[in-house]
Amino acid sequence: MSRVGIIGAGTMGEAFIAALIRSGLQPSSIAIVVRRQERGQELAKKYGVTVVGLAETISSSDVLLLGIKPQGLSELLPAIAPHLRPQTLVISLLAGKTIAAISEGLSGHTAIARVMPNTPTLLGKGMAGYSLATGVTEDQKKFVDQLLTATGKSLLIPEELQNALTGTSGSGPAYFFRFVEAMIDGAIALGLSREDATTLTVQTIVGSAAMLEESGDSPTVLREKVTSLKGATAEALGVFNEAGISKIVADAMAASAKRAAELAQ
Ligand SMILES: NC(=O)C1=CN([C@@H]2O[C@H](COP(=O)(O)OP(=O)(O)OC[C@H]3O[C@@H](n4cnc5c(N)ncnc54)[C@H](O)[C@@H]3O)[C@@H](O)[C@H]2O)C=CC1
Ligand SMILES: O=C(O)[C@@H]1CCC=N1
Repeated sequence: MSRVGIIGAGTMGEAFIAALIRSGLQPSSIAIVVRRQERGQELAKKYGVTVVGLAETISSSDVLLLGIKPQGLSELLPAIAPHLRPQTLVISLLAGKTIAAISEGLSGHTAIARVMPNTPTLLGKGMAGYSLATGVTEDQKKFVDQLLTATGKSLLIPEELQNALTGTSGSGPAYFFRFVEAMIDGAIALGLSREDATTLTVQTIVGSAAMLEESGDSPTVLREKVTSLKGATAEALGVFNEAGISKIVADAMAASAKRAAELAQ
C-alpha cells in the first residue's frame, strides 16, 4: 500500500484527497502538509488524513503530490530535494510547470507525473490530462492511472499539450460557470426572480450536459434539435454568432494556455 504525502491542500489538494480515498487508499496512509493549521484540522476531521511536517512527509512518502500555486514552486523545491527518496513518485498539479523544471529543482529526480486536473474532480467527475517522465515505473503508472480514474476521466498526453489542456479542461469549468452567471442575469432582466432564474438556468445546463453525455448525439445535432426554423432559438443563436462567439471562446482559451506557459517561468 502506497503512502501519499500532499503539499498544499487547497481546492485541488482536497479534491485529490477525496480521489485517493475513492481509489481505495486508507486515509491513514495520507499525510498532508499545510500552511494554516486550521485548514489541516478541517481536512483531518473531514477525511481522516494526518497533518505532518514537511521533511517527515517527504521522506516517508511513496508518492508526493504537489498542490501549491505555481508561483510558490521555486521556493518549495529546494526544501523538498534533500528529503526525497529516488523511488518516490512526484505528482505535480501545477499549471505551466514543466517536468524538466521540476526535475532540475529536485536534483535530477526522474519519477515525475505532470497532471492537469479540474475542479469537478471533487465529485469524481473531473477531466485530467497527464504526462509522465522517463523515470516513472510500471507500478507508478498503474498508481497514476488508478488515481486519475477515481478523479473522473483521464487522458495520457504529450507534455507539449499540457498548456492546451489548461485552456480547455483545466480552466473550462470557470467558462461554464461564467456563462451560467450571464444566463441568470439575462433571466433576471427578463423579469424572473434571482431564485427562479438560478433554478431555471442550473437545471437547463445540468440537463443539457446529461444529454451531451448520454444521448449519443453530437453537440451540433443537439443544438439543431432545439432550433426551430425561423423560431425563437434561431434569433438567440443569431445574436451569439453576430458577436463572434466562436472567436471569443477560442481567444479566451488561448489566453488561458498562454498564461499557463508564462507560469512556467
Ligand atoms: N483550481 C483549479 O481549478 C485547478 C488548479 N490547478 C493547479 O493546482 C494547484 C493548486 O491550485 P488550487 O488548489 O486552486 O489553489 P489553492 O490556493 O486553493 O491551494 C493551494 C494551497 O497550497 C497551500 N500552500 C502554499 N504553499 C505551501 C507550502 N509551502 N506548504 C504547504 N502548503 C502550501 C496554500 O495555503 C493553499 O491551501 C495550482 O498550481 C494550479 O495551477 C490545476 C488545475 C485546475
Ligand atoms: O487558473 C489557473 O491558473 C488554474 C489552472 C487551471 C485552472 N486553474
